[in-house]
Amino acid sequence: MRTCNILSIAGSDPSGGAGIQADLKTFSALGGYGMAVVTALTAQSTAGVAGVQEVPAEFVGSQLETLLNDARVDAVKIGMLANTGVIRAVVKALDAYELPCVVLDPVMVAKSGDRLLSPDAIDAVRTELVPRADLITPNLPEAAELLGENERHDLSSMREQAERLVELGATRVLLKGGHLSGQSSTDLLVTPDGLTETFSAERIATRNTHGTGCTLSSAIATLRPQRRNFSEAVREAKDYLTEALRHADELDAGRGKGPVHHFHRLWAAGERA
Ligand SMILES: Nc1ncnc2c1ncn2[C@@H]1O[C@H](COP(=O)(O)OP(=O)(O)OP(=O)(O)O)[C@@H](O)[C@H]1O
Ligand SMILES: Cc1ncc(COP(=O)(O)O)c(N)n1
Repeated sequence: MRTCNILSIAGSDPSGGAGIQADLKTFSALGGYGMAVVTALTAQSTAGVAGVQEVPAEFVGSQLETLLNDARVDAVKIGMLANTGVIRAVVKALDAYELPCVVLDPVMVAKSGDRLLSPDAIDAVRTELVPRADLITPNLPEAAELLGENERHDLSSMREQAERLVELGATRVLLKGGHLSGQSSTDLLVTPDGLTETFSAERIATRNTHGTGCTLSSAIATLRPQRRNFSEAVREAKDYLTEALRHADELDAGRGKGPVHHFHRLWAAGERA
């Protein structure tokens, strides 16, 4: 099978834990060829975000146009978009190039609490991006924000919120339960035909969870073209992420919430610990 080209449209995280750096590591680890269009530079470490320099929307558009006039893309992962102008540039490219397999991680706030999306851009995410994605992967606060509702922390309310996100126009929703408590970390996949699938994994006891959402959405984007359906891709992506979390404490990338470990040499060799 030919290697799939996976495009990340996201912000840069110099600490390597989240954003395009995490996305590119994930693409490679899972057998994809990674490409990246940068939407924003962050000054960031495991301790948090010290500053954000947004890339002008026209230049995001220019990066996309230059790349997409040349390269075939098999799947797209969208992460930090910063503002409405950048969202519109991305929407224009999604439509013009009819990009396949769009996985949208609607990044709003970093684990450190710093904002990565301007509050006035949430409406554009909801109305312009969500309906264009094949899968959206909100965490609990992002789902609540998109719906204009309170955050819910139990599985049955999560299911209801995921269903309302489908009513909002999302083709599929993977509502992530990383912010729940308990022994397992459970995500729900809801599709337009009303089917709900539960993906549960052991909750790893670590403070090093920086970039879990970026890693999961990138793994799904990489695996979907290589698998029969989203369900298979999500299952394997979650396994990959759980292994990356299991090995996170082996890294020494800073003193705050550290990154997950893209353990790709062993993973690629099929030698999971
Ligand atoms: N401690 C943990 N152990 C196992 N899985 C976890 C843990 N924390 C999060 N996850 C899983 O990581 C994925 C991302 O979930 P989470 O809800 O943390 O997303 P997120 O908040 O968007 O992540 P990010 O902070 O990177 O944006 C989900 O599959 C979730 O179940
Ligand atoms: C550039 C960029 N994109 C996404 C995240 C979210 O990741 P996290 O919530 O783990 O901080 C981040 N911190 N930085």
